[in-house]
Amino acid sequence: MSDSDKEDLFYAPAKGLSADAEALSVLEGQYVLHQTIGSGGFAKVKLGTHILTGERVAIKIMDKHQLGHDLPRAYLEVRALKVLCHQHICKLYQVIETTNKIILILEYCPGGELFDYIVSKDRLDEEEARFFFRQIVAAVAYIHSQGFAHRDLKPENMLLDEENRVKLIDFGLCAQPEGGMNCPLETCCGSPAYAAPELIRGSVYLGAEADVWSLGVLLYALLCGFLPFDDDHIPSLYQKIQIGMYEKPNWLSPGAVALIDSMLQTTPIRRITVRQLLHHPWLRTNPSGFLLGPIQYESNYQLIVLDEEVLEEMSLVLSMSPTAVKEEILHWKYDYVTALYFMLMHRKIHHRPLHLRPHS
Ligand SMILES: O=C(Nc1ccc2c(c1)CNCC2)c1ccc(F)cc1
Repeated sequence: MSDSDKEDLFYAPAKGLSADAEALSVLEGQYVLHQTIGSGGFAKVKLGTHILTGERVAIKIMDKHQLGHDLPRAYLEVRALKVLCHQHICKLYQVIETTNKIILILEYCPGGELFDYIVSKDRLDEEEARFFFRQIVAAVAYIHSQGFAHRDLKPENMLLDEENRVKLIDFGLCAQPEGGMNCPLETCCGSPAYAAPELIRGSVYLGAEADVWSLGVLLYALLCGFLPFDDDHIPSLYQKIQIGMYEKPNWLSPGAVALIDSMLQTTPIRRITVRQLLHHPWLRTNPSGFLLGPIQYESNYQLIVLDEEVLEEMSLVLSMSPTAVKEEILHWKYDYVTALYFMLMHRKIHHRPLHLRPHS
């Protein structure tokens, strides 16, 4: 890692340098940092390698001072990612916090953004769009079942792993209403082109219903390669969203149009729900026209019963008894022990060998 990167990563005013130097040492002791693979509003994402396992990771670095009044979003994302463990949600492995930085060690998604994939193919055919959209609906149904609404669903926030599986990221705008998912929200947030009419109107709205609208915009973008509502002039864009009229290109099948129409209903109560999406015929049709099963949205992760093979490997590497390792893991501190467990699980899920060199 170049000095400028080091500088960039941990430049801090005179005070607090030691705290950031400490973060650097924790990071550098466990991870090798490589090039920047993404930079959002208030975060920089670097490719990293976990030294112990050789696994690649995404290292999301947020500067607390640059975050300013957005700092709560970072804590909200951490809280959400600790609860949301799902095969279609980018996995949080470890959290490192210092005086000036919040650093998240996340699952690396080598396929990059779904957005770039659509652009590279101009638009997707129905079969491929269905392949991705079924996974996205599963992820959103799971998030809602855990009491969260994402509120910023768009192809830029959907990454692809090495098997082209979708991984949802960026829970900085998600909401977990105190009173549950039937409790109205007020904050207007997310990206304008994907925002539901009730959200941009400033009315109180239900997070789940607003997420379904965004899914409708997303499916349209997958199948068409452009947005249903678009305008460089934001007030005109909002007008178009409120009216809810959009082009229906001739390549869209009647089934796809019907599904998109059911999601892009400007009146929230007339909009299809995520539960109904799980059973929707267009999403259950396979290439030869047979009916697939309803979309399974439950998580494949087991957080109570730990994987014995991974436990075994960790007790060797950490020179601890399997019982002591199990005890340590079940605290889910999102420290290097949590990271090691999830990274070895990731290896196992992708059928790669677990063995590691003895702990040096
Ligand atoms: O893996 C990530 N991004 C990523 C990975 C690979 C590539 C890109 C981004 C973009 N260029 C193509 C290759 C990633 C993972 C988690 C996250 F919060 C943010 C980004």
